[in-house]
Amino acid sequence: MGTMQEDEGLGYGSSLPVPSVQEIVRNDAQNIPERYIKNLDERPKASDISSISDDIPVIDLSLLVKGDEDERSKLDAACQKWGFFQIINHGADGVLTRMKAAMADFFDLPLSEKKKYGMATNDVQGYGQGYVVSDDQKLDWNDLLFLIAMPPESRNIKYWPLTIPGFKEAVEEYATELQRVSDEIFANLSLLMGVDKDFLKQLHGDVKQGIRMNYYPSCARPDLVLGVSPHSDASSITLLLQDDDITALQIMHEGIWVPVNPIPTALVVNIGDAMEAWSNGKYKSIEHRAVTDVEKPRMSAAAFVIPANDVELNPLKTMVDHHLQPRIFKDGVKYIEYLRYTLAKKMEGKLANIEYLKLNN
Ligand SMILES: O=C(O)CCC(=O)C(=O)O
Ligand SMILES: [Fe+2]
Repeated sequence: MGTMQEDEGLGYGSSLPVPSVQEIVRNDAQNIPERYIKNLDERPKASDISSISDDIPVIDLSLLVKGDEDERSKLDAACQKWGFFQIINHGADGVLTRMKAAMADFFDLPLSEKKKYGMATNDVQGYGQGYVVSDDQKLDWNDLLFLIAMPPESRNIKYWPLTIPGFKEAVEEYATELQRVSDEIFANLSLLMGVDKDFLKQLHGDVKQGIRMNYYPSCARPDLVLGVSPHSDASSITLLLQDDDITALQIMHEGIWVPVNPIPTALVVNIGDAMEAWSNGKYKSIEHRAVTDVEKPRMSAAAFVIPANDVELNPLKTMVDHHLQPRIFKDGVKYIEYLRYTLAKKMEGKLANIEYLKLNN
């Protein structure tokens, strides 16, 4: 997109303004407004939830850095079978703590302060809610602050709460560390896809990192609402920092929702739609959602690794083989075209989006 003009937005799309859920709960914690009550078939049900959380793969980044081939094979299996894994020994523990504190400081601000960073009508950056495209759409039980954090020249500083001491430094440091972690993952995935170590990193072009900071207030009726509706991420990969004491993220695995139990200091990583297309469907971008807790609010920060606008989502040549891996994804769709397509719709699960990238569509 070239250099960003102030106030011009990102050109990704926009979302309609909605009330702050945190404020709704502060005023009346017992009553759930109609707009947040999901239709019966979308509500989280205990019977849809699996108990195999401990099977979600855990990858040791320090082993990947050393070139450990067993760990690389584990990563390969994780991306194929789960599309989700947790990363430990990433060397960024202190940074994660500071990032959590910065987020907490932001959501603790009075509403009138937070509104100063409100999403403009032509943008997805800022304080508000994402994917709101119509006035009668059901809403998710969260508030968010979305910032483009990398590269530094893409930041739109009007959305950054610079009055909070240390906020900018914490987000900067966090984004820098996450770039190091994601580069290591890309290097390993490149080798697994049969291309040079640097291939995937370079394929992104001028890569961006967008951080979505989520605040999920406690909810008197977690059975009626969702913190985030089922969706897949349009990123290449996403790295998620979540609170340690509540299990709320759930991933769709073999037809059932599997909760992702937090491992203190771990990052949750998932394959996004762009990587699924580049890998010709070998690595899976998995549908996920977040539920709410009756007592505790929860925070998370999802860092989306975003390819440059003009990058095409063609499957890598090494991932297409007439006999063994017939082509599933088409050539020629630019990333920005796909991103605009996904952001213009309400979240309605993964299939609706990624079908756009497949052959015969
Ligand atoms: O908060 C979570 O656990 C999930 C957030 C998420 O999926 C997202 O922001 O894309
Ligand atoms: Fe997500």
